[in-house]
Amino acid sequence: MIDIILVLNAGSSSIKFRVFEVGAGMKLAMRGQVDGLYTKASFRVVDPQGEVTRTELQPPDGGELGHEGAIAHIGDFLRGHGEGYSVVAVGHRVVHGGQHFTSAVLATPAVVDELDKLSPLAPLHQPHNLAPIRIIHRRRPELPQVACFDTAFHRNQPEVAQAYALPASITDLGVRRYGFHGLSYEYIASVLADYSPVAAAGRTVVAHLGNGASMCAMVGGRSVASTMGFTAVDGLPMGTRCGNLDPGVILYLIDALGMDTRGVADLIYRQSGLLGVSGVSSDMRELLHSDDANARAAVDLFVYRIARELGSLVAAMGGIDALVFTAGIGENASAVRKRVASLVGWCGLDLDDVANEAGGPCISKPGSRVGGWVIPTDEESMIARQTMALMG
Ligand SMILES: Nc1ncnc2c1ncn2[C@@H]1O[C@H](COP(=O)(O)OP(=O)(O)O)[C@@H](O)[C@H]1O
Ligand SMILES: CC(=O)OP(=O)(O)O
Ligand SMILES: [Mg+2]
Repeated sequence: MIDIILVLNAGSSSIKFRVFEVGAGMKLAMRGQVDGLYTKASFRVVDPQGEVTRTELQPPDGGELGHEGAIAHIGDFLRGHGEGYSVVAVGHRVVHGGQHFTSAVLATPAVVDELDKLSPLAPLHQPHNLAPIRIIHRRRPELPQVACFDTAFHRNQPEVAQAYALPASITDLGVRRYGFHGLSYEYIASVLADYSPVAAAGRTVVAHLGNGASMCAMVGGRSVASTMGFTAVDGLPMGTRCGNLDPGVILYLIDALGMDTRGVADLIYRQSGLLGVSGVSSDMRELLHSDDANARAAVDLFVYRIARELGSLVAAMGGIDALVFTAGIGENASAVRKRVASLVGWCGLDLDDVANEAGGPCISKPGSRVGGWVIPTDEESMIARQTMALMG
């Protein structure tokens, strides 16, 4: 039997998994993902022979597969392909660690109950991060499971970067900016020097543009500011999330339109962002291929807001040496990168169009004052590393 660590990463539109062989180093044995959970679901797996299998997973009723359907599919797949493997630990991405979880922890049932209290702060993620932990607890109570947090990387930001201008009595309850996508940012920080020693040592903005999207300002590889706040609905517009919103809008929705909290939550988490503005799709691929005017407006707003937030993060760092694009959109959508670069040229980024079309990794011209990069993120490797470190 080969000892393996299983890694699960439930995002808002995808669930990714990896199987790592433990032993001399961490050998990747298998990886796969279900994506398009709420659009067009498909399963993709790369097996030990390096073969790629792709299956459409649309339910027969034409509805959405959702997280539960995806987890069931991955569970069935792993049971069917796991002979010869002995799972020794499972590492999970858990989006919200709140005030008290500042690094990876053993996810005991008591810890999971504690983390579940944060579910209202990350409704698109936390319940789906915790459900598989509980299922595995029931089946294999002795199996160590590790929770790795999206918030942990940001917890050492300067106090001013974490604070809201609220009374101390509220701040003390933990109402502060947490920032998310920390596993992605920590991974990028860990490989940045391989691409650019200047970016690794200097002032770098990393734009994690996926179905969830945020940006992080890093100085010397440490997070100093991020666009997401108390929850992952803040900052940039996303697939279905609105991003920054005047809190007065929420009061208006409740007082003038008579919406309740459930309706408001549904609006800001599930009906807004690219989907809400376009009325077409939450999926950037579809929007880029559409000639619908509203689809164009959604992409325009996405790009504009990235540029605005970049200005804010550059101010937080007092300058910028490099801009890194990552995640589904950041890694794949050269058109989005080009449009962002054209809006932020003022900061000294001179885009190399040919390199950008080719996907990088370096996408800035040789003489550019600010380096431009495309670096594939790898949250699952980060989860595996943190799980191994905790397991000793
Ligand atoms: N080739 C591509 N061109 C444009 N957008 C892409 C491409 N591939 C993936 N995307 C977009 O990436 C997003 C999903 O990003 P991903 O990081 O996988 O999501 P999640 O946040 O669920 O982890 C979707 O909006 C998808 O349309
Ligand atoms: C925190 C977050 O938004 O994650 P994802 O991009 O995976 O939805
Ligand atoms: Mg993601």
